[in-house]
Amino acid sequence: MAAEVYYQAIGTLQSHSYLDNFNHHQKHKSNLVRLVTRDFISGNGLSRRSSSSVQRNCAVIQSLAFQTSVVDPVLSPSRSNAGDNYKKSNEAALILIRHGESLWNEKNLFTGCVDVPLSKKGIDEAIEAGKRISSIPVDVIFTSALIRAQMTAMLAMTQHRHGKVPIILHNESERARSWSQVFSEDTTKQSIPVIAAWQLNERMYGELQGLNKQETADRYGKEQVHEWRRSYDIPPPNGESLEMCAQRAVAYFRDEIEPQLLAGKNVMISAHGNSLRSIIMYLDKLTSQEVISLELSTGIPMLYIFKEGRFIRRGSPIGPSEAGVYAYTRRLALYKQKLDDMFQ
Ligand SMILES: O=C(O)[C@H](O)COP(=O)(O)O
Repeated sequence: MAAEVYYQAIGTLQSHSYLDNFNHHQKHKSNLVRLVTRDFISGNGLSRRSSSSVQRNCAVIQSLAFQTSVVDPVLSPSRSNAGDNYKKSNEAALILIRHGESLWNEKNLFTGCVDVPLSKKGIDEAIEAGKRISSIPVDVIFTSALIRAQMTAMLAMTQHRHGKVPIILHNESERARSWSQVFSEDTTKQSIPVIAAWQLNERMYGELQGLNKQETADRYGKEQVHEWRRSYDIPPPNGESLEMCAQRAVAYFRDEIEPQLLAGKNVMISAHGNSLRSIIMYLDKLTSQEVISLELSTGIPMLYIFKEGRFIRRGSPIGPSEAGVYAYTRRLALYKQKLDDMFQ
């Protein structure tokens, strides 16, 4: 299947994303996205089954779109002119950010899945990170289910120049979904959906959670603790190895995040040292040996460009106006220019 046909099919499916809040439609749509993606990857062209399925389902989605007067915040990407031009290229920005320092990072404790907030320094780091990415487009945000990643995403977004409001989607029950709906299309356009997923959580650190890292090294030996912390397939006692963490985090990335990028949406992921290490391992095709030395600092955003099915590592935007970051693609430069013009 030609890339163009693929992008068109995915784009059509994704453009009705406000129906995602209705469980059955979302499931339907995810299945279609998977079907079309499989055809694309196999290189055999859009199969008859996918093609008629896409057409039939687009018609159904279209008619539902007209029937409903309710506007949901999981919306199609921002509809500003700058955003529209940017997205037509089928190029998308992917920002990865490890949360700012937490109160347990400050105390040097193993944290894992314990839900601990940011420290004062972590709050400053998140705000600083937001300044660094304030001119890079963001249409949808994924965070883990843990407060330190959510605080980081929210604080970073307070600095974004587009001035949109990040809104956490509540899909935990039908009532939560229905009670958190937004009924104004204009307001919705001014918001960014934030999707929280447990699959992006920090690795479960097992019996090390709550222990001091230095004291643990003194007790079990530096090498043993380094193996627990950095090896690919050796889990800490009763916890997850990086490999186990990758099984859920990378699967989520492929199933839920990649389709958004393929549809041209710019994505930010706010997550954790190890869930992000596993995703970077996938993006950069690192071996299990290479990933051992991959260290992520708290609160430093990393930028990738997704183009024609490839992830191109752009590095980390160093300052709020670092020229090199925007020079990398014409589209990013264009987006920044539009913001500059708007806020002159
Ligand atoms: O969970 C933790 O303790 C940290 O967030 C990550 O810890 P690590 O650097 O030991 O993997």
